[in-house]
Amino acid sequence: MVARFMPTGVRNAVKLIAVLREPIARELSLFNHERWSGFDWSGGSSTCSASKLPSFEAYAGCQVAIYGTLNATQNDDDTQRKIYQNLGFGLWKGMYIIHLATWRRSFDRNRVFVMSYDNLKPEDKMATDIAKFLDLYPFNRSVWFPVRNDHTFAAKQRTITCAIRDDLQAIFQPWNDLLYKKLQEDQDGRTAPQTEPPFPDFRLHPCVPNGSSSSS
Ligand SMILES: Nc1ncnc2c1ncn2[C@@H]1O[C@H](COP(=O)(O)OS(=O)(=O)O)[C@@H](OP(=O)(O)O)[C@H]1O
Repeated sequence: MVARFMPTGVRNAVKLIAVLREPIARELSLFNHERWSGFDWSGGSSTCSASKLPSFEAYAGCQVAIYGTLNATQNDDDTQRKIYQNLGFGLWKGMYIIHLATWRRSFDRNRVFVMSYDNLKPEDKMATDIAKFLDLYPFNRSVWFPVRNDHTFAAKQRTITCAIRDDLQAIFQPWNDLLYKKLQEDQDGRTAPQTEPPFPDFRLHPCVPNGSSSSS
């Protein structure tokens, strides 16, 4: 969609950075943002409402239950449509292999730098790799990636139970595996940007014993 509105010259010159966050952490962040704003802008199933349900466990549990009815065992167009139609941005947004494929249809892979959110820190070597990708090297580390949009508020949920973590992990793992495989193929085939390092596996999202998740 973005690409459609770009003149060809711009589209061929643009450089993009995709920062992929471990999908459960992303889902928790989305949940908190929706609670903070009081608006369920992720769409999809109106029954899984972040602003109305009492906890992340209730919100994500609702999505897990719907996902279980979809028989989403393959990564094909029908499956992707089914997930989006039933869950909106919930869960679906964390299935990064789907979105990467969409971006690839519009942009050369060597113009899309794919990195892990865990490597956002300015002291990380990744910052140098990105600066080189953007032809901005050397750069000033003090202005690199300021924290934005963290919305610290009293009801922000920080921890999740191991039960919901495990349910979500079971859903995301096959999608993560497809992502790792594709990104490795890009490295092997040298289609990724020259300075893009191998993508690390996501760290398993931490959890607390059931019944003890908490807000800040
Ligand atoms: N520089 C930097 N480093 C690490 N983390 C950062 C950084 N900037 C923003 N953040 C965290 O990103 C979350 C907000 O993401 P978005 O800006 O995409 O929010 S939004 O969904 O578009 O509203 C939000 O995460 P949560 O606090 O977990 O919700 C921010 O804290």
